[in-house]
Amino acid sequence: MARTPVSGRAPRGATRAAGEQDPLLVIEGLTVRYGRTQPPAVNGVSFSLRPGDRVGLVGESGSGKSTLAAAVLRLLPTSAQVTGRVDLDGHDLTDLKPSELRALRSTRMSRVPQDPLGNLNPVFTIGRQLSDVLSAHRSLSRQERTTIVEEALHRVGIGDAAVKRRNYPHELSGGMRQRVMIAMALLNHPDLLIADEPTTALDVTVQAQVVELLRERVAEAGMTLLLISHDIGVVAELCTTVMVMYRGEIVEKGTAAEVLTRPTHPYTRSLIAAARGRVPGDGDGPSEMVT
Ligand SMILES: Nc1ncnc2c1ncn2[C@@H]1O[C@H](COP(=O)(O)OP(=O)(O)OP(=O)(O)O)[C@@H](O)[C@H]1O
Repeated sequence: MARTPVSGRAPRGATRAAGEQDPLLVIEGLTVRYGRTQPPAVNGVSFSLRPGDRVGLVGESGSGKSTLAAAVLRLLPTSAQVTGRVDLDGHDLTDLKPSELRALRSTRMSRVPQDPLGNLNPVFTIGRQLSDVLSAHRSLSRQERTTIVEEALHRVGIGDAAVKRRNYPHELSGGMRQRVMIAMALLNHPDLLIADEPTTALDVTVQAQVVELLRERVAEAGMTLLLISHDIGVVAELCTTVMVMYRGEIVEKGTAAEVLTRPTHPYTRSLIAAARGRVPGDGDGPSEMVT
């Protein structure tokens, strides 16, 4: 894939190559501000994802990755000021009513959060919570829901699902809880999965298992993946395309192989050097960044 210009809007009316699919997600000129006096957390970002794309969004802490994800999912605090467009399959998400948005969540787009414990309800069993996600979108009998929940747990590597579904979140390990979140995110077969630092809170040994699970499930379902991570290794495992975010802007985009082996932006070079555990050399450092 040719390197894409990273700031500004995608060219309109660009000729589409034969057989190329319509984009699933189109983001145009997205800007998010948390306060009038602060610089925008996301600043005029434009990109699109086609069905089946697996894109990793990397960047240092505070670069705006989670804000971008929350803007797509419409999970920003009401105080955030949002301009620009976020279209999912032709629906402008910034314009939807809460009921329309609820209908899209889980069935069209879904998320795997960083912190499963904070996203599960401590007073309900995991089976009940998975079942509730099903019944919010589909009319199923209790038995049908139980069967689907047990299959979903089984598919994310939770054995003995008939017993485990009766567990409360605190009775599971961190890795198990993240498996439950993945099962929940995939339950209604969304087209777009947004995973925001899905392995950051896990032990290193468990991280590899969860990355492998995500890789398998995303490939099996042919889903579009937007993976947010500060971990370039995780992105390289799961994604074909990498976008690099710096101070609210996408400063570099290309295939994972290109960006990781021949980064062009000084910030990307320093990010890769940091991931390799060395101090960036001359020409890599933030002091030379062009923003
Ligand atoms: N709810 C909020 N209210 C005010 N400012 C916020 C809020 N959430 C994020 N910010 C600010 O927006 C900027 C971008 O934050 P964001 O969390 O999107 O970055 P990030 O790249 O995801 O960082 P991290 O990897 O640490 O999660 C930061 O300056 C942050 O302080």
